[in-house]
Amino acid sequence: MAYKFKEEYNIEVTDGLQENYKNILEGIGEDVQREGIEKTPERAAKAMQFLTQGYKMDAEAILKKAMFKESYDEMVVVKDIELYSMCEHHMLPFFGKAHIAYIPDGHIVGLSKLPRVVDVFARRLQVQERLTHDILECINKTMKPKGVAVVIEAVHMCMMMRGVQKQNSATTTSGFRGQFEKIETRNEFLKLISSNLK
Ligand SMILES: Nc1nc2c(ncn2[C@@H]2O[C@H](COP(=O)(O)OP(=O)(O)OP(=O)(O)O)[C@@H](O)[C@H]2O)c(=O)[nH]1
Ligand SMILES: [Zn+2]
Repeated sequence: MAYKFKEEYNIEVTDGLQENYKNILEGIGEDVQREGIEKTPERAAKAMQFLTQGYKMDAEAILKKAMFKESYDEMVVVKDIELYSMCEHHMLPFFGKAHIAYIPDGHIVGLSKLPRVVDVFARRLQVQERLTHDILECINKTMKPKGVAVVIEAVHMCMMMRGVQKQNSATTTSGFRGQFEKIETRNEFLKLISSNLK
């Protein structure tokens, strides 16, 4: 399985999606022959493949590629990791920030790998709760740290542009394993990222 995001497209998938996007454009009353729209089915087909390529990626392999033996056993926090995903109910974007912490148990991981793991699970159709859980469990299972914590704050376009039309509500989800299940450790982490939380 791949571990790098690429601007590469499968011709058959592009062809299939393109036909469907053409139908969507016709369905909303667009003229699929007009200049600005002519190439839109192909553009949209490629964009959709890019935004969902996380399905084909292996988050565990990404972490394993850069795990190093180290005796450091204090909390490591990577905060403000921007994320872009799409809700599985409306296929509209939700986006925001992820904050991740772990307490190593013999191994640390290359810092860039944590945002990469976020992207693998974000670049597919998701709900914010499962995205949080996927990231948490992947780190827990692969690194077997003494503890891991994930907080995600996001806004959902399906709640802003349509539906309930609320422009100022944000959703926070979180998950804690191991030492972060202890209130003091959890609070230390939440304090470290609190400048971001509303
Ligand atoms: N829990 C959760 N819900 C989400 C997420 N993204 C979108 N939703 C919600 O999914 C729900 C789908 O509800 P439905 O009643 O089936 O769909 P709908 O008629 O389009 O709902 P409205 O958005 O209320 O108009 C909505 O309440 C959305 O706000 C998410 O990441 N997590
Ligand atoms: Zn939605």
